Amino acid sequence: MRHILVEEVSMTYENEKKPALDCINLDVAQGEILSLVGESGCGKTTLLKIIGGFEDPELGKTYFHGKETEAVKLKLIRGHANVRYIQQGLDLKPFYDVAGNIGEHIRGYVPEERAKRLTYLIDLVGLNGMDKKLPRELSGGQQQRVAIAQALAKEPEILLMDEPFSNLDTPTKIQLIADMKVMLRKANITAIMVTHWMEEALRLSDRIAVMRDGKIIQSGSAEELYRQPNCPYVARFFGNANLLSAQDAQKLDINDGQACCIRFEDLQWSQEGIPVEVVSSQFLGPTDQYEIEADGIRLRITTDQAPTGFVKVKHVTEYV
Ligand SMILES: Nc1ncnc2c1ncn2[C@@H]1O[C@H](COP(=O)(O)OP(=O)(O)OP(=O)(O)O)[C@@H](O)[C@H]1O
Repeated sequence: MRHILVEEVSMTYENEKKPALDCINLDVAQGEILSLVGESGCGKTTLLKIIGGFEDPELGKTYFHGKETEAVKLKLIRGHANVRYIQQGLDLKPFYDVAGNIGEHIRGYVPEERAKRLTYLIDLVGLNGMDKKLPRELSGGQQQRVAIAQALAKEPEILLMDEPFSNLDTPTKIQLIADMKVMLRKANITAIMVTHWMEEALRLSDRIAVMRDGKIIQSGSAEELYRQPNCPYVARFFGNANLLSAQDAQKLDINDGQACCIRFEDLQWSQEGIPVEVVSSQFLGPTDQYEIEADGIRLRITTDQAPTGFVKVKHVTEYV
């Protein structure tokens, strides 16, 4: 069932010429986890703020369960009920400890249940033993975990997250994303996350919407976007893309001379094929990554094989 609908939403900030959002259409199903990705300034946060009821669109409407949401300008308090928003920049109370900061968001429980829920949330975000610490005694990543626990404390119907994992080290981030996914599923929470990090989007979300210049230019499952990007901008977001112009493709005799993308793992060392020179190499654990040059064109290849001086293209990703 459709939970959130964004219909033809446009918005230009005061004194700005260019719209921050330009006719956005988006729907998110009940319990779906959607990631918004795109280069800095493309409008991700603005869209999240409009969905969360912190900004009004200039044009267009938003709906929850088919009901139009109330305009921000008509409300005393910004933000829609049942929507929690984890913002960039944290909003922790400096004189409350971790337990206090999280606990004040747990409402509607009898004291015993409340204490249990507090312990559960502290445990969930990996802050055991830190419940008596004040925000200034925590690292940036630990503060971020408090903010996540606060947002989950109220069991929201919709969770909006703006770069929620940005201050965390990779192992903590991966663990928290896995826990978060289980929790969102269990509570059937509909979630939208803004992120710059594609791996975060891949790990957490069911669907990814790619934004550029205030528009959603493609949305789909991670696999759809990976296998069938509609342009180089989308292909590039996964990081491992050799983007070939039509001129490059003609030079290397690839894809009938049409512009395309070749994923790093879709190039293979071979005994014959395109002659290349290795420019540099990096150890990546299970594979190595080589920067190579073929007829003046720089490419990258990730492989566990040793270089041979020639590469073969295993698969070409065409733009749909
Ligand atoms: N309060 C504001 N007043 C004027 N312009 C704004 C304001 N907030 C954002 N903008 C502009 O609107 C556009 C979209 O901004 P937004 O913050 O939504 O982008 P974003 O994709 O979330 O960026 P980032 O990834 O850097 O956080 C940008 O050009 C930005 O400069």
